Amino acid sequence: MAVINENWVFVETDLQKINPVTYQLLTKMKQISHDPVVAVLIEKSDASLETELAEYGPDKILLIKDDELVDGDDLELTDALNKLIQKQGTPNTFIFPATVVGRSVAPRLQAWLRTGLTADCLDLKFEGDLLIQTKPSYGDNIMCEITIPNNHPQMATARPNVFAAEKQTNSNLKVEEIENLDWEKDSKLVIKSQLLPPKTTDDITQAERIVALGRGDKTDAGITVANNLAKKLHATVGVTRPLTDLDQYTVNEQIGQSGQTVAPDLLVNLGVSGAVQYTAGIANAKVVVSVNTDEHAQIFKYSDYYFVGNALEFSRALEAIL
Ligand SMILES: Cc1cc2nc3c(=O)[nH]c(=O)nc-3n(C[C@H](O)[C@H](O)[C@H](O)COP(=O)(O)OP(=O)(O)OC[C@H]3O[C@@H](n4cnc5c(N)ncnc54)[C@H](O)[C@@H]3O)c2cc1C
Repeated sequence: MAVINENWVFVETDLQKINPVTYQLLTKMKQISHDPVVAVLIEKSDASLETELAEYGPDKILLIKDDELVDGDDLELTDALNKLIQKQGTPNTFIFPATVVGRSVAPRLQAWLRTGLTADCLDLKFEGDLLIQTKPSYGDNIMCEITIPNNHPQMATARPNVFAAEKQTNSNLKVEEIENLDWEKDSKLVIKSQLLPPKTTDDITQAERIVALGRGDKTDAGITVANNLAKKLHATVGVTRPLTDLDQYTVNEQIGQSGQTVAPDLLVNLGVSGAVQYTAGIANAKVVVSVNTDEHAQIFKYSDYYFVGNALEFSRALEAIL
């Protein structure tokens, strides 16, 4: 099938709200793409999410208004996207968020289309029409550039918060409504209702301020004082992987390659060494303050301000003056 000079972004919606990661992917694709960036939006017939989407500057929105597909399962979504490509042509690239939905739909579609997919990219750029997809490899110790030179679409997933979203206007935006996709129903699975998961913790991916605890602050006193400091700073507590051994922390609070990618205005690192698997998750933090007893700690290279010394003493002193 002929390749069309378009770069597509899948719009993830959760209970009829656009997931912010979509805006991040659109912004990135607009920054790097010389061809039109196309958002693929599935919504209810009475919705108008395209108005919000337009604020992030796509060149085109492929709009599928379908009351059933909007609640479709992963197989149904995959089939519908496959049919969409059969109808419209094969885009040069097709980018998905590395979310639960994106991680399920993108590889299924990739298999149908017999193309390539790079999961969990940390960066994307073009060389001509070739998408250069950067992701950590070999135990996350090196960054690899992966390309899919002979197949289309070139597919990739990228994690939330790896790219920053920026609003932009595009007076040339076209909205094209797609009708009669004729996607196949999945008779094996019936979704009866959908609910957002109850929030058991502050969502660290959306936090504006984070106090992050590393192994250097992993004592009862260190954790208590860090939590008090976080309260005073109106911050969410995050951790490095060693802290997830403790009952109170899970992958939801873990920052880094196998945890969450964060983008706070302020990040305070307490006793964090700055391993590449951790720093992969903090690239978009705006102001980074780090405390470590080792004056050569890697984390200082990623920090705007640093203090060589004891994290517990630093936290106590800072908490006292706030
Ligand atoms: C495939 C893979 C995926 C991974 N994913 C992640 C991930 O998502 N997130 C993650 O965090 N890790 C991840 N890791 C683990 C990662 O490699 C590091 O082991 C981890 O980040 C180290 O955590 P840390 O900085 O808390 O501990 P350490 O590396 O042990 O560092 C502790 C630091 O505290 C300092 N220190 C000691 N005492 C004090 C004190 N009293 N006051 C101040 N400073 C002190 C030390 O100088 C040291 O720099 C992953 C590893 C692999 C192989």
